[in-house]
Amino acid sequence: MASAAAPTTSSLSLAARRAASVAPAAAPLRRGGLAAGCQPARSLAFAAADHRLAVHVLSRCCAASSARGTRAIATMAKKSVGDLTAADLEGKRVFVRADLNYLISNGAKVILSSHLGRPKGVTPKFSLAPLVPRLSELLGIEVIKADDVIGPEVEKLVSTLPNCSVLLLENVRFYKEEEKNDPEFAKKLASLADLYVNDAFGTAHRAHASTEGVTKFLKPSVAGFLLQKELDYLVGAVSNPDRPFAAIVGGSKVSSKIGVIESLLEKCDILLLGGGMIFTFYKAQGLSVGASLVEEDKLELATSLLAKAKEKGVSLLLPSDVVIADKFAPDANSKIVPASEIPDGWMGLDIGPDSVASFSSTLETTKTVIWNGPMGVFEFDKFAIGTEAIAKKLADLSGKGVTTIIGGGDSVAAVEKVGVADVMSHISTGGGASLELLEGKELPGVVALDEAVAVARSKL
Ligand SMILES: Nc1ncnc2c1ncn2[C@@H]1O[C@H](COP(=O)(O)OP(=O)(O)OP(=O)(O)O)[C@@H](O)[C@H]1O
Ligand SMILES: O=C(O)[C@H](O)COP(=O)(O)O
Repeated sequence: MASAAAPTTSSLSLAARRAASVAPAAAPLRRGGLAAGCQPARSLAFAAADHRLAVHVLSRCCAASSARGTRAIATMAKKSVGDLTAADLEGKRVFVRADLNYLISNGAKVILSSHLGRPKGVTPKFSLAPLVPRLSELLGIEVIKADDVIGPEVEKLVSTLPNCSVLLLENVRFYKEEEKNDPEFAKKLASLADLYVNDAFGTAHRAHASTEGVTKFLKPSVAGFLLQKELDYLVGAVSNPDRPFAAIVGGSKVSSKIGVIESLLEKCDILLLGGGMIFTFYKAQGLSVGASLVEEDKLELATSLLAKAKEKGVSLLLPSDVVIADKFAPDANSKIVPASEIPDGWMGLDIGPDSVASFSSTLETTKTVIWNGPMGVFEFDKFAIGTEAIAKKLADLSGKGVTTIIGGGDSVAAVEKVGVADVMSHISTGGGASLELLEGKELPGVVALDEAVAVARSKL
């Protein structure tokens, strides 16, 4: 075993200062660059000397940590839109909250209210107006568009709506009161309708006026079909899986996945780790990791997670080989080395072929698999091979009856890139929301909905 090399330490704040001049060239990524409003206040130490790698990870870190909270275990049995009969619905004004961020790129379903982006006030480029033609085409009816979210004009449009019609409100985040969950604003939104359907899973981790506030004023408040499916898989199938149950966790940093790993260690039989976080585990085991991403302050945590896996009888596999690069760039020179032989100055950006083979044969033994986080820097083709191979393996297993769940964000992007999204059992439409569910947290947009048990009782 190679001895641990002293890391070349650079701080995130230094990296961020340097990023100002290199960010565009350094980040040809799906959501690259620093997220607006993300201040490089933390100074976690990296082994990575390459500032482009540091910028890349900082941008991921800001995105991942924006929605963290300390909430308890999710509850599941929510009254569903399917519990509502024609008698409940005919002629009723139904306030539907959807998440168009996902729908926009994947072809929309019916929506009355949604947000798009993170506008500060009325911002024309975030208007929902461009959705109307496509939405009308998909629904086979002419969708009516309101230029506002609340107010007399909207009320007038609502009052003249015939049965079986759709009115699309303007971007609900044009009002700052939305994200503040302002009760007066929620009341005004609710006054437009008779009942509420929440189908915005991607926003269910936000306690906003249109996701949580309105439920105080609208009865019933129920889960849409998409939201229900997300809960069925990300909570139901994960809590009560067909075994063996494997979890694959990747992504950039162990710190952003601690909750997910700890929660999954309670439930799974096999845990496969990939992505940038593996180097913190290697280093914790005394291996040299060169210029790879390492969270120095998480070495003890990595050791304790390994111990916890052992204690729980979970078979935890780290990649045996890695693809290393001489810089964080799509055209970097690369080579495949055993995990224990990463030279100084080189950084691991993907799992290697031996790891793909051993992960694949392990996955062959499973009946349920959940995947969260890519195996490497899949945004660069050269380092996407491990991620794509795992995506293909899961597609193959889906065909053999294994339940395959893809937990949102970049893993979904990777599966879509490979073109196998359709064959997976479940592809989550939420990044932050799916992560929080997998961490075992309650989502405020879900908690606020009526309990299914009340329906069952009322039907007796
Ligand atoms: N070896 C590595 N070094 C540095 N970054 C890596 C490495 N492997 C993967 N990444 C990066 O990790 C990022 C994804 O991590 P993240 O934890 O955000 O995944 P996710 O949970 O699927 O996505 P999201 O946060 O959007 O839900 C990708 O941008 C990828 O480039
Ligand atoms: O894109 C998403 O993850 C959802 O639409 C939630 O968006 P938000 O992070 O801006 O609340």
